[in-house]
Amino acid sequence: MAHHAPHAPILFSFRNVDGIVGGLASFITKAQKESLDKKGRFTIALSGGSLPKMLSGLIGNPAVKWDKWHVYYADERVVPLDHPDSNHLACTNELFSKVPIPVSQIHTIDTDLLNDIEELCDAYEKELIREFAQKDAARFPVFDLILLGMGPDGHTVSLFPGHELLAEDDRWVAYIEDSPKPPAKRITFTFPVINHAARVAFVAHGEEKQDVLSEVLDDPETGLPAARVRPAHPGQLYWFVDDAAAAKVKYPRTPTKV
Ligand SMILES: O=C(O)[C@H](O)[C@@H](O)[C@H](O)[C@H](O)COP(=O)(O)O
Repeated sequence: MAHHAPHAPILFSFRNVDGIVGGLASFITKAQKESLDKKGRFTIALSGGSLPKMLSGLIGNPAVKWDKWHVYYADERVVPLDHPDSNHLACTNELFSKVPIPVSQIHTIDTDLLNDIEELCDAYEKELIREFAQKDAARFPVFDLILLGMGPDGHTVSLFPGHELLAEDDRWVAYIEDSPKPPAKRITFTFPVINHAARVAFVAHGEEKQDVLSEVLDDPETGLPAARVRPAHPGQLYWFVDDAAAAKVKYPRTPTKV
């Protein structure tokens, strides 16, 4: 299926985290504009870790049409929304409390279902089906943008090295009860969802990502979860990293504007 071959990833490396924040803000703004011009809404999926903090360059930016944003979580911990482990809490603290996204357009897990992870996972999948299924008869949803982080072990969302969920090719949202990193219970987008997005952007910084970043970009065939993120044509994968994380990477950088 050569015509479905993914585009090569685009690697942007910035001098420091401020550079990432600025570059990411212009990238997201442009992605949003393209989506709004095409269909009047912008569907974005966020994750946890340090990612929510990296979105600060969007705050107060008049180009961002917050009322057109429809926000989902690429992964979420199965905890109350005000729990310190909640990705929603992190996103609220760093972004949603500072910008006017209508609450009804921020799609959280249903915390009435915290005691039944299977139901909670199904319910979240249904939220995605409501957003996407009627509009295009696509087998998998096409997010305008999915933003991801990567752990030092090469995991992304809650897809961990060697875990059976790496092979999930049917569900849109899956649950995991044995995450090697606490908390153990999470829900996560599956690879088919990630790899059908129009754009996927990883954000990674710091020295502790040097080895894993070079493995993912220079030796993707080792199959780390982050290396399995390869959006199908016409989707495109981007990496926003700092020079510290990229220090061992041989893969070519795309020049960034200064
Ligand atoms: O428990 C987890 O699974 C982590 O929170 C993880 O998802 C995180 O996003 C990455 O480890 C990258 O995190 P940083 O961007 O903060 O390094």
